[in-house]
Amino acid sequence: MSADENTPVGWEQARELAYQAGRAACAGTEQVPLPDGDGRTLAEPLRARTALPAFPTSSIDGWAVRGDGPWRRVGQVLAGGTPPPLTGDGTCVEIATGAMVPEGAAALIRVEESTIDAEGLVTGVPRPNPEWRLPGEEATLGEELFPAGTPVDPAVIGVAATCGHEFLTVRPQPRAALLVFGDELLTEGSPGGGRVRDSLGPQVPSWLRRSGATVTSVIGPVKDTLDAHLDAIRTALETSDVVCTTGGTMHGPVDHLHPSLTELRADYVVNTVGVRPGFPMLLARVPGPDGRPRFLAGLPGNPQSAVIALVSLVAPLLAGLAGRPFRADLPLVEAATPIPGRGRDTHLALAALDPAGRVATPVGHVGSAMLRGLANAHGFVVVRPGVKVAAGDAVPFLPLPLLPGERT
Ligand SMILES: Nc1nc2c(c(=O)[nH]1)N[C@H]1C(S)=C(S)[C@@H](COP(=O)(O)OP(=O)(O)OC[C@H]3O[C@@H](n4cnc5c(N)ncnc54)[C@H](O)[C@@H]3O)O[C@H]1N2
Ligand code: MOO
Repeated sequence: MSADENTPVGWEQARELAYQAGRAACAGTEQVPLPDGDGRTLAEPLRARTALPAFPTSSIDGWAVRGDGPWRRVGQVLAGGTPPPLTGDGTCVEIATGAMVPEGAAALIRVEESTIDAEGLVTGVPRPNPEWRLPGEEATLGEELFPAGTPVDPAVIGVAATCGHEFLTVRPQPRAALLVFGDELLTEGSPGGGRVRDSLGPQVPSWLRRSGATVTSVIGPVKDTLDAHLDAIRTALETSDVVCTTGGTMHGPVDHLHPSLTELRADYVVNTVGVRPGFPMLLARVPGPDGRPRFLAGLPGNPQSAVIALVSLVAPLLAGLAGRPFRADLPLVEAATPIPGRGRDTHLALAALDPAGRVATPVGHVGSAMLRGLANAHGFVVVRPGVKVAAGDAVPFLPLPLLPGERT
């Protein structure tokens, strides 16, 4: 699909287009050992290799008894063994938590709720609820436990181990590169004399990783010439699925991004978005050598706008490339104060949430060239076109990909 640069795409539609473009390019599977699966995405459903539990399992330390008591002790069953059947009424075996309950046992009695008389006979009353776990209580053999597309987290890894897997079949992790454009950028020292510090090179890779990418290279500042841009983009495309660029999205005298895309025979998935800040953001598809498309995400140069482009276009694209589901609907929170709209554009207003995560208060320092507001916010209140938010209104909230413990 081509996008006409004079008609910005609506913000919600842009997110959806980015996701669908990624989904269509999602391909391949990998087998990884369980501990390496964290953060990856299941490429096929995870099924139970056994019933869970796989055998009747004692939940207590005590006695497995058969028939009426008192019971004569005929053996001991520890976790890890396969016990012989309990064949005689009036007999019992000592049993440990986690041990397989012998066939023929009718009940289990807790050790602290039993007595042993002088002749070694065991008495006690079993609890009314059986104290063992039956095969299949947690899962049946072959049952689908998680569908394809499930993000793998430590608990998913634990479930896979418990039902017999050594490996997970996952999607390849999307590879992203970052190219920073702008001859005015300094990579060290204090800004001044017309030059500013590059604040995107150091932060964008971390946002990319938090959005599910592995970062292959970070290069910049790339010289402000068409040839340098083309060289850098071509090189980055060799080792990545998504090349993110910063700056040069407009049509200023040294903005070479659009001419580079023309040279690369790219087609726009999205070319400018009706959102403020961040309007000139773009996403383009570039034909890959193997027939599978690669992507270029043009993040605007204004630093807050670049991060907005990342959460608006790059995050859904990466979700699609990883084969994950995408939730277009956002959680609703309550606006603490009025928030202005931006006319026909969507306004993404940086806001901090209360500790319960229910009420959003706009933060200060939110100019598109600023980052201080971003560093104090949990995410963005989404003010749809034509909407004016009043205090107390329910508003959609787009969270930043922060880790637990950040912004407490
Ligand atoms: N005639 C118009 N000019 C501009 C418009 C417009 O509609 N008409 N839109 C403005 C908006 S909105 C944005 S956003 C910027 C986007 O411009 P570019 O993507 O082409 O970015 P640059 O011109 O290269 O840089 C813009 C600004 O950001 C600073 N910058 C760039 N990279 C970095 C970095 N890595 N770290 C820190 N700061 C960076 C750069 O120095 C400029 O100040 O265009 C507006 N112009
Ligand atoms: O769209 Mo610009 O990103 O408003 O600063």
